[in-house]
Amino acid sequence: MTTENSTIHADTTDAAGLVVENLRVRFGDFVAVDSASFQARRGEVHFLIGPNGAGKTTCVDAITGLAKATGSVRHDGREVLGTPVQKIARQGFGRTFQTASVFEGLSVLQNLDIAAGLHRRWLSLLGVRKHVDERIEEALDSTGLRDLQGTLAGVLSHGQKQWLEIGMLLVQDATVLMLDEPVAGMSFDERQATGELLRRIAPGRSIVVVEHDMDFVRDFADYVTVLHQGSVLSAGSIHEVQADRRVQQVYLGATEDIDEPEYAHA
Ligand SMILES: Nc1ncnc2c1ncn2[C@@H]1O[C@H](COP(=O)(O)OP(=O)(O)OP(=O)(O)O)[C@@H](O)[C@H]1O
Repeated sequence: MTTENSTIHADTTDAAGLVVENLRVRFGDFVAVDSASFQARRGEVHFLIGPNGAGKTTCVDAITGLAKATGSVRHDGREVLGTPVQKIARQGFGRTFQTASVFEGLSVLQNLDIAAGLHRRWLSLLGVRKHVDERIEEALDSTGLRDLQGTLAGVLSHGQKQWLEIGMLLVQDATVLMLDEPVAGMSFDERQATGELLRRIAPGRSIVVVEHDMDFVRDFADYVTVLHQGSVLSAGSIHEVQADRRVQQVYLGATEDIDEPEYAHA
Protein backbone atom coordinates (compact mmCIF):
# COMPACT_ATOMS: atom_id res chain seq x y z
CA MET A 1 0.00 0.00 0.00
CA THR A 2 1.20 3.52 -0.60
CA THR A 3 0.80 6.91 0.86
CA GLU A 4 -1.04 9.96 -0.30
CA ASN A 5 -0.60 10.98 -3.90
CA SER A 6 2.41 8.78 -4.56
CA THR A 7 2.83 6.76 -7.72
CA ILE A 8 1.52 3.38 -6.82
CA HIS A 9 3.52 0.43 -8.01
CA ALA A 10 7.16 -0.32 -7.43
CA ASP A 11 7.42 -0.83 -11.18
CA THR A 12 6.81 2.64 -12.56
CA THR A 13 8.46 2.19 -15.92
CA ASP A 14 6.50 3.87 -18.67
CA ALA A 15 6.27 0.65 -20.64
CA ALA A 16 4.13 -0.73 -17.87
CA GLY A 17 0.85 0.80 -19.00
CA LEU A 18 -0.84 4.04 -18.03
CA VAL A 19 1.15 6.32 -15.73
CA VAL A 20 -0.63 9.34 -14.24
CA GLU A 21 1.48 11.78 -12.26
CA ASN A 22 0.56 14.92 -10.36
CA LEU A 23 -2.72 15.31 -12.21
CA ARG A 24 -4.44 18.54 -11.31
CA VAL A 25 -7.76 19.88 -12.59
CA ARG A 26 -9.26 23.22 -11.61
CA PHE A 27 -12.72 24.55 -12.27
CA GLY A 28 -12.22 28.24 -11.58
CA ASP A 29 -10.94 28.47 -8.00
CA PHE A 30 -12.09 24.94 -7.17
CA VAL A 31 -9.45 22.20 -7.39
CA ALA A 32 -11.32 19.01 -8.35
CA VAL A 33 -8.22 16.85 -8.76
CA ASP A 34 -5.13 17.71 -6.79
CA SER A 35 -1.75 16.14 -7.60
CA ALA A 36 -3.20 12.69 -8.13
CA SER A 37 -0.80 9.95 -9.22
CA PHE A 38 -1.52 6.34 -10.06
CA GLN A 39 -0.49 3.67 -12.49
CA ALA A 40 -2.66 1.13 -14.28
CA ARG A 41 -0.36 -1.60 -15.48
CA ARG A 42 -1.03 -3.64 -18.58
CA GLY A 43 -3.06 -6.70 -17.80
CA GLU A 44 -4.58 -5.09 -14.74
CA VAL A 45 -8.15 -4.26 -13.80
CA HIS A 46 -7.55 -1.08 -11.81
CA PHE A 47 -10.42 0.46 -9.87
CA LEU A 48 -10.76 4.14 -9.00
CA ILE A 49 -13.05 4.42 -6.00
CA GLY A 50 -14.02 7.15 -3.57
CA PRO A 51 -17.06 8.99 -2.26
CA ASN A 52 -19.27 11.18 -4.43
CA GLY A 53 -17.37 14.21 -5.67
CA ALA A 54 -13.95 12.65 -4.98
CA GLY A 55 -12.78 13.51 -8.50
CA LYS A 56 -12.94 10.08 -10.17
CA THR A 57 -14.80 11.10 -13.31
CA THR A 58 -12.80 14.31 -13.55
CA CYS A 59 -9.62 12.22 -13.54
CA VAL A 60 -10.98 10.15 -16.42
CA ASP A 61 -12.06 13.34 -18.22
CA ALA A 62 -8.54 14.74 -17.83
CA ILE A 63 -6.86 11.54 -18.99
CA THR A 64 -9.07 11.29 -22.07
CA GLY A 65 -8.67 14.98 -22.94
CA LEU A 66 -12.15 16.18 -22.00
CA ALA A 67 -10.98 18.31 -19.06
CA LYS A 68 -8.01 20.66 -19.07
CA ALA A 69 -5.36 19.47 -16.64
CA THR A 70 -1.74 19.84 -15.62
CA GLY A 71 0.64 17.06 -14.66
CA SER A 72 1.50 14.07 -16.77
CA VAL A 73 -0.41 11.20 -18.38
CA ARG A 74 1.83 8.77 -20.21
CA HIS A 75 0.94 5.65 -22.10
CA ASP A 76 3.83 3.43 -23.07
CA GLY A 77 6.11 6.35 -22.37
CA ARG A 78 4.25 8.77 -24.61
CA GLU A 79 2.86 11.93 -23.03
CA VAL A 80 -0.78 12.45 -23.93
CA LEU A 81 -1.81 15.31 -21.66
CA GLY A 82 -2.67 18.34 -23.78
CA THR A 83 -3.34 16.18 -26.84
CA PRO A 84 -6.73 16.77 -28.56
CA VAL A 85 -9.48 14.28 -27.64
CA GLN A 86 -9.64 12.60 -31.07
CA LYS A 87 -5.88 12.12 -31.15
CA ILE A 88 -5.91 10.58 -27.68
CA ALA A 89 -8.53 8.12 -28.94
CA ARG A 90 -6.32 7.26 -31.90
CA GLN A 91 -3.49 6.60 -29.46
CA GLY A 92 -5.46 3.74 -27.97
CA PHE A 93 -7.58 5.39 -25.28
CA GLY A 94 -11.21 4.29 -25.14
CA ARG A 95 -13.92 5.31 -22.74
CA THR A 96 -17.44 4.34 -21.79
CA PHE A 97 -19.98 6.42 -19.93
CA GLN A 98 -22.66 5.39 -17.45
CA THR A 99 -25.26 5.51 -20.20
CA ALA A 100 -24.15 3.34 -23.08
CA SER A 101 -23.89 5.27 -26.35
CA VAL A 102 -24.72 2.65 -28.95
CA PHE A 103 -26.73 3.09 -32.15
CA GLU A 104 -30.05 1.65 -31.01
CA GLY A 105 -31.53 1.32 -34.50
CA LEU A 106 -28.60 -0.76 -35.75
CA SER A 107 -27.71 -4.36 -35.03
CA VAL A 108 -24.91 -5.44 -32.72
CA LEU A 109 -22.78 -6.32 -35.75
CA GLN A 110 -23.50 -3.00 -37.48
CA ASN A 111 -22.51 -1.13 -34.32
CA LEU A 112 -19.21 -3.02 -34.20
CA ASP A 113 -18.70 -2.45 -37.91
CA ILE A 114 -19.14 1.29 -37.56
CA ALA A 115 -16.80 1.37 -34.57
CA ALA A 116 -14.18 -0.57 -36.53
CA GLY A 117 -14.59 1.97 -39.33
CA LEU A 118 -12.63 4.45 -37.26
CA HIS A 119 -9.59 3.52 -39.30
CA ARG A 120 -11.37 2.82 -42.60
CA ARG A 121 -12.30 4.93 -45.55
CA TRP A 122 -15.73 6.41 -44.93
CA LEU A 123 -17.09 5.30 -48.29
CA SER A 124 -16.19 1.67 -47.67
CA LEU A 125 -18.74 1.65 -44.87
CA LEU A 126 -21.46 2.16 -47.48
CA GLY A 127 -20.34 -0.83 -49.52
CA VAL A 128 -21.26 -4.47 -49.11
CA ARG A 129 -19.33 -6.18 -46.35
CA LYS A 130 -17.06 -8.69 -48.05
CA HIS A 131 -15.81 -10.30 -44.88
CA VAL A 132 -16.12 -9.97 -41.16
CA ASP A 133 -13.21 -8.15 -39.60
CA GLU A 134 -11.03 -10.30 -37.35
CA ARG A 135 -11.29 -7.70 -34.58
CA ILE A 136 -15.07 -7.90 -34.80
CA GLU A 137 -14.96 -11.68 -34.54
CA GLU A 138 -12.84 -11.36 -31.40
CA ALA A 139 -15.11 -8.69 -29.95
CA LEU A 140 -18.20 -10.87 -30.53
CA ASP A 141 -16.49 -13.72 -28.67
CA SER A 142 -15.00 -11.59 -25.87
CA THR A 143 -18.27 -9.83 -25.12
CA GLY A 144 -20.42 -12.96 -25.46
CA LEU A 145 -22.62 -11.17 -27.99
CA ARG A 146 -22.07 -13.55 -30.91
CA ASP A 147 -25.56 -15.05 -30.72
CA LEU A 148 -27.01 -11.54 -30.65
CA GLN A 149 -25.02 -10.11 -33.56
CA GLY A 150 -28.17 -9.64 -35.67
CA THR A 151 -30.20 -8.16 -32.81
CA LEU A 152 -31.00 -4.46 -32.74
CA ALA A 153 -28.94 -2.72 -30.06
CA GLY A 154 -32.08 -0.93 -28.89
CA VAL A 155 -33.61 -4.16 -27.58
CA LEU A 156 -30.51 -5.34 -25.71
CA SER A 157 -30.57 -5.41 -21.94
CA HIS A 158 -28.74 -2.68 -20.04
CA GLY A 159 -25.83 -5.05 -19.42
CA GLN A 160 -25.64 -6.20 -23.04
CA LYS A 161 -25.48 -2.56 -24.19
CA GLN A 162 -22.53 -1.96 -21.88
CA TRP A 163 -20.80 -5.06 -23.29
CA LEU A 164 -21.47 -3.85 -26.82
CA GLU A 165 -19.93 -0.50 -25.97
CA ILE A 166 -16.87 -2.29 -24.60
CA GLY A 167 -16.80 -4.37 -27.79
CA MET A 168 -16.83 -1.15 -29.82
CA LEU A 169 -13.72 -0.03 -27.96
CA LEU A 170 -12.06 -3.38 -28.59
CA VAL A 171 -12.54 -3.16 -32.36
CA GLN A 172 -11.00 0.30 -32.22
CA ASP A 173 -7.88 -1.36 -30.79
CA ALA A 174 -8.19 0.52 -27.50
CA THR A 175 -5.38 -0.51 -25.17
CA VAL A 176 -6.37 1.81 -22.33
CA LEU A 177 -10.02 1.30 -21.42
CA MET A 178 -11.64 3.71 -19.00
CA LEU A 179 -15.07 2.57 -17.84
CA ASP A 180 -17.38 4.79 -15.79
CA GLU A 181 -19.56 2.73 -13.44
CA PRO A 182 -20.05 -0.12 -15.93
CA VAL A 183 -22.21 -2.26 -13.62
CA ALA A 184 -24.58 0.45 -12.35
CA GLY A 185 -28.13 -0.85 -12.74
CA MET A 186 -27.04 -4.38 -13.68
CA SER A 187 -28.43 -7.61 -12.30
CA PHE A 188 -26.12 -9.84 -10.26
CA ASP A 189 -25.56 -12.17 -13.20
CA GLU A 190 -24.82 -9.28 -15.55
CA ARG A 191 -22.41 -7.85 -13.01
CA GLN A 192 -20.52 -11.13 -12.73
CA ALA A 193 -20.46 -11.49 -16.52
CA THR A 194 -19.07 -7.96 -16.80
CA GLY A 195 -16.28 -8.74 -14.33
CA GLU A 196 -15.41 -11.88 -16.24
CA LEU A 197 -15.42 -9.88 -19.49
CA LEU A 198 -12.96 -7.39 -17.97
CA ARG A 199 -10.70 -10.26 -16.90
CA ARG A 200 -10.82 -11.75 -20.41
CA ILE A 201 -9.86 -8.51 -22.14
CA ALA A 202 -7.30 -7.28 -19.58
CA PRO A 203 -4.24 -9.09 -20.98
CA GLY A 204 -2.29 -6.57 -23.05
CA ARG A 205 -4.52 -3.70 -21.94
CA SER A 206 -4.81 -1.27 -19.03
CA ILE A 207 -8.33 -1.14 -17.67
CA VAL A 208 -9.42 1.64 -15.32
CA VAL A 209 -12.87 1.28 -13.78
CA VAL A 210 -14.62 4.04 -11.85
CA GLU A 211 -16.97 2.23 -9.51
CA HIS A 212 -19.17 2.57 -6.43
CA ASP A 213 -20.29 -1.07 -6.28
CA MET A 214 -17.97 -2.44 -3.60
CA ASP A 215 -19.03 -6.05 -4.16
CA PHE A 216 -17.92 -5.72 -7.76
CA VAL A 217 -14.64 -4.09 -6.69
CA ARG A 218 -13.99 -6.85 -4.15
CA ASP A 219 -14.64 -9.56 -6.72
CA PHE A 220 -12.67 -8.19 -9.66
CA ALA A 221 -10.06 -5.60 -8.62
CA ASP A 222 -6.39 -6.31 -9.22
CA TYR A 223 -5.53 -2.94 -7.77
CA VAL A 224 -7.49 -0.11 -6.17
CA THR A 225 -6.80 3.61 -5.97
CA VAL A 226 -8.94 5.51 -3.48
CA LEU A 227 -9.59 9.17 -4.22
CA HIS A 228 -10.85 11.62 -1.64
CA GLN A 229 -11.35 15.34 -2.23
CA GLY A 230 -9.36 15.14 -5.44
CA SER A 231 -6.30 13.41 -3.98
CA VAL A 232 -5.14 9.83 -3.68
CA LEU A 233 -5.97 8.73 -0.15
CA SER A 234 -4.80 5.15 -0.39
CA ALA A 235 -3.88 2.47 -2.92
CA GLY A 236 -3.20 -1.24 -2.98
CA SER A 237 -5.10 -4.47 -3.14
CA ILE A 238 -8.75 -4.35 -2.10
CA HIS A 239 -7.76 -5.98 1.20
CA GLU A 240 -5.09 -3.36 1.82
CA VAL A 241 -7.30 -0.36 1.14
CA GLN A 242 -10.16 -1.80 3.17
CA ALA A 243 -7.78 -2.21 6.11
CA ASP A 244 -6.62 1.40 5.79
CA ARG A 245 -8.16 3.41 8.64
CA ARG A 246 -8.17 6.59 6.56
CA VAL A 247 -10.31 4.80 3.97
CA GLN A 248 -12.61 3.45 6.66
CA GLN A 249 -13.05 6.95 8.09
CA VAL A 250 -13.87 8.46 4.71
CA TYR A 251 -16.30 5.69 3.83
CA LEU A 252 -17.96 5.64 7.24
CA GLY A 253 -19.19 9.10 6.47
CA ALA A 254 -20.36 8.14 3.01
CA THR A 255 -21.29 4.45 3.00
CA GLU A 256 -20.87 1.52 5.32
CA ASP A 257 -20.17 -0.80 2.42
CA ILE A 258 -16.44 -0.85 2.89
CA ASP A 259 -16.42 -1.23 6.67
CA GLU A 260 -16.37 -4.99 6.87
CA PRO A 261 -15.32 -6.60 10.16
CA GLU A 262 -12.86 -9.03 8.56
CA TYR A 263 -10.75 -6.13 7.33
CA ALA A 264 -11.32 -3.63 10.11
CA HIS A 265 -8.55 -5.06 12.31
CA ALA A 266 -6.24 -6.42 9.63
N1 LIG B 1 -17.52 21.15 -14.99
C1 LIG B 1 -17.40 21.33 -13.68
N2 LIG B 1 -17.41 22.56 -13.15
C2 LIG B 1 -17.28 22.76 -11.82
N3 LIG B 1 -17.13 21.76 -10.92
C3 LIG B 1 -17.12 20.51 -11.39
C4 LIG B 1 -17.25 20.22 -12.79
N4 LIG B 1 -17.19 18.88 -12.95
C5 LIG B 1 -17.04 18.35 -11.73
N5 LIG B 1 -17.00 19.32 -10.80
C6 LIG B 1 -16.82 19.14 -9.36
O1 LIG B 1 -15.60 18.44 -9.18
C7 LIG B 1 -15.73 17.54 -8.09
C8 LIG B 1 -15.38 16.15 -8.56
O2 LIG B 1 -16.43 15.70 -9.40
P1 LIG B 1 -16.39 14.26 -10.07
O3 LIG B 1 -17.62 14.14 -10.90
O4 LIG B 1 -15.10 14.06 -10.72
O5 LIG B 1 -16.47 13.33 -8.80
P2 LIG B 1 -16.72 11.76 -8.76
O6 LIG B 1 -15.73 11.20 -7.79
O7 LIG B 1 -16.72 11.19 -10.12
O8 LIG B 1 -18.16 11.73 -8.12
P3 LIG B 1 -19.40 10.72 -8.37
O9 LIG B 1 -18.98 9.41 -7.79
O10 LIG B 1 -20.50 11.35 -7.60
O11 LIG B 1 -19.66 10.66 -9.86
C9 LIG B 1 -17.15 17.66 -7.57
O12 LIG B 1 -17.14 18.55 -6.46
C10 LIG B 1 -17.88 18.27 -8.74
O13 LIG B 1 -18.99 19.05 -8.30
